[in-house]
Amino acid sequence: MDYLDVPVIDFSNAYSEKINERFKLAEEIGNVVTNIGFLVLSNHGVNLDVVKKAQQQVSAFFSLPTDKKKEFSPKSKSYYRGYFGMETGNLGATLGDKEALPDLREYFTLNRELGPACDDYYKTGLAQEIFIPNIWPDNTLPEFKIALLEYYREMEALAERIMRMFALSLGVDEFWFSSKIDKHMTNLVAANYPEQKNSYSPSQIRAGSHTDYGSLTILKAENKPGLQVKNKLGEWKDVPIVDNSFIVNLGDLMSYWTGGKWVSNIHRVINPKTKDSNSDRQSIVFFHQPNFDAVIETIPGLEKSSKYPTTTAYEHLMSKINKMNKTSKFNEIGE
Ligand SMILES: O=C(O)CCC(=O)C(=O)O
Ligand SMILES: [Fe+2]
Repeated sequence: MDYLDVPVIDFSNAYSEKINERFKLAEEIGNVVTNIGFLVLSNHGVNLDVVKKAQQQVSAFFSLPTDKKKEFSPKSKSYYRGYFGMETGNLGATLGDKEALPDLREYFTLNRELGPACDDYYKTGLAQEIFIPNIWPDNTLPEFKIALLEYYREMEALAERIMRMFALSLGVDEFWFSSKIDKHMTNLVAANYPEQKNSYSPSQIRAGSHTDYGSLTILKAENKPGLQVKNKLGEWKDVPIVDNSFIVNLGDLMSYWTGGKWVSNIHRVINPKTKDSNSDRQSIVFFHQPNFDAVIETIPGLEKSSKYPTTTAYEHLMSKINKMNKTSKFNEIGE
């Protein structure tokens, strides 16, 4: 089937004990991601209470005065945690668009929380740079950390399940990806797109056209419009808004792993059509990333003529993050 719109996929069979039911679902998902790279997941098995609590905390955080939020910004540019203000990022620049303007959004990011008794893997030089402590607004919002970490754990489990479906669809062992994602370095980003009181140039939007960088992205957005994906005819399509669902899309690494067979598709968040006070929009995005040292090369048997160069998950992530953060507002953060 030729998907020109983003379909809703019932994920319940991912939890089936019958391999043929899992296979059938995997095949359907494979077909969708070959065509459009995006799907809306229903019956995903995630505890909706956890989602609601995380959304409430995110909303409370972004309601704080800007000066208060800035207290949770990193002190150094290389410390990728905590709060980043409006227009600090430029997603359009990550695809090399030199004209792209910074994104009309602010965000808060966190990564895995490592306990004190973690294994030696995390004690090497690079791991020490990656797995730095999160920044938490504990005194201001004592429930924030708990709610976001619970949400993070739900997303880890869902991402693992989706990766299993991906493996089945690609004809490799269901757990083929496990050794590549078991020490993942996923950033969770809570984003806020405030109500737009000013008019902006049509080319400055909430999130510029980009592809995601990791293995897959799980997005929980408010039920408000704005997210669009480019289909293979080059048309911008609104991603459907479906209650209690998640939006899932591939990142670049899934495309590299499949030799370009699967698409890490271009998407953006456009500005609201009205300036009413309900036009702000929040989303919580789980950018699933493999282990930092996972070598990303085409899975044997899937090579096409256009082979991607071998990279590592960390190398690709950093090249994208550096492009995204080349903005004057990001530069204001200390050295
Ligand atoms: O907030 C959204 O709906 C999507 C944002 C997005 O695409 C991203 O942060 O990569
Ligand atoms: Fe994205």
